[in-house]
Amino acid sequence: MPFTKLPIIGMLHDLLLNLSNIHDYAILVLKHYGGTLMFEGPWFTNMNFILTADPMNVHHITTKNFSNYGKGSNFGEIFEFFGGGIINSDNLHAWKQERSILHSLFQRQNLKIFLRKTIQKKLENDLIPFLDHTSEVGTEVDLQFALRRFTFDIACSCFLGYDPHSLPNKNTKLSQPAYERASVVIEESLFHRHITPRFLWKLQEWLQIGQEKKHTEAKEIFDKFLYECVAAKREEKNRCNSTKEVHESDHDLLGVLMEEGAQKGRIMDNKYLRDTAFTFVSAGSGTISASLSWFFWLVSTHPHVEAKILEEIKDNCIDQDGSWIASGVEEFGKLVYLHGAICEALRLFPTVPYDHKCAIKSDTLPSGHHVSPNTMILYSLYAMGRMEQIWGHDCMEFKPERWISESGDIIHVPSHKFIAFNAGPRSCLGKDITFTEMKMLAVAILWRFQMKVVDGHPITPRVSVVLTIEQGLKVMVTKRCT
Ligand code: HEM
Repeated sequence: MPFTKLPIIGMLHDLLLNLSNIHDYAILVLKHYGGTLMFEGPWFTNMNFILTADPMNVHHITTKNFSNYGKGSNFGEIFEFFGGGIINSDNLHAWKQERSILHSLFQRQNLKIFLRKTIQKKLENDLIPFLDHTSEVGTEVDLQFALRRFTFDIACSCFLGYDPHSLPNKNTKLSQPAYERASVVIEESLFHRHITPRFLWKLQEWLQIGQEKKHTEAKEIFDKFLYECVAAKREEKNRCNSTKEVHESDHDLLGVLMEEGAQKGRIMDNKYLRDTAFTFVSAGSGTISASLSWFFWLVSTHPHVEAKILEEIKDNCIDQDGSWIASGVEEFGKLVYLHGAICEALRLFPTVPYDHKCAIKSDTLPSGHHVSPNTMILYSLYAMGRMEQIWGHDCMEFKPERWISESGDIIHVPSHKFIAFNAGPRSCLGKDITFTEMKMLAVAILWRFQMKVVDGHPITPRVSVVLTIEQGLKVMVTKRCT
């Protein structure tokens, strides 16, 4: 399907006409142009970019010629709420330093143990009782909404050291705190800024109207929440230091960063702590809940996959007398089929559906396309997960088996092909955490409950920076007889 190019407005017309279905439309367009094309926006907007789903191009810009591709000046403006957080960092030297600090923190055993304990506790105290209650009252529930609350609570507990308890243990008490709602508005604004010419959203920002007005209000609410968390953590740290008390919450990200700063004589000011904490809460909550929602939808609509996952849980996590073997890293390592099913969900529904890079010097892509300095290259992670050239003729099918070798091990697919977590030096820092959290939830929920999507409930991807299910995941929950 070719783009029509009109005078003055360029190809924007087609893009806007297909906005509601943009991800699948991009697949058709990319197929037509052999995987890569030059998009030309209106002449007055500087909206020209290269769109690609060619894995060799993606390998080139994310890895082989990494130093030539930054975030570009637009990125920092659009994502200004991330402040100096790593996602916004566009100075190679500063980014490398920050990445190495954060990477080493995430490798620490005590942070990993703290994360697993926090998830386990919240599962036992909130999510399982919540689903129990839902099944007892027999009402439908939006599982995506509940999972978003759950992952938000986990992210705040692990990164801010504060549990907002936005997921209650009874679904009749389900509410949405103001700062959680604010985080959704911020996500919407990020998308709005991507598809609106810069001068227009800047004007809206200046006049404080439309989405930009909502954005400013949401920013104030969320900032207040973040700075309160930072202040509370400082107070707690000072109290513990003076009494020499060791607190379990010392293992949350804010606590660890403050400790690290104190040991290395590095100043961790409130702004740095706020920016880093926000980056992790934002990168590590909505993404996981969206992935889990797609995963549960796919599993509930593929009963043979569900049966195999249950069989695997029974063989590896349940004792002969029917009680749980403590499900730790070792048991999870054996859940190969579940791992394949999670990879499949992330392949078909990568929760960050697009990514982009901006060229510093001129270059030529492996596809032969010329890149001038400052050219934006947009790659569709969504289209890459559905390409026959990478995944074969059955690329549209949900088949966990494709991830398992004949000897029963996980097949490694290079990250420029399985792109959900991005590729190269700037790939996602939270990939391991994501798999841990998704596996813990999948095992705990699938073993105890059966989900049935409410008849006629539409399942379509939302057009946003995070690929959620447009109208949520409405399900009926029943307890399994295990
Ligand atoms: C399903 C879950 C997730 C997906 C699909 C995902 C995907 C991604 C992608 C595509 C990027 C590259 C973004 C860019 O180029 O700007 C990224 C970066 C990043 N992710 Fe994730 N992510 C997930 C979960 C997490 C979690 C749980 C955390 C935190 C614990 C996290 C932390 C980060 C950070 C800090 C970066 C920036 C890395 C850098 O710039 O060096 N992500 N993620």
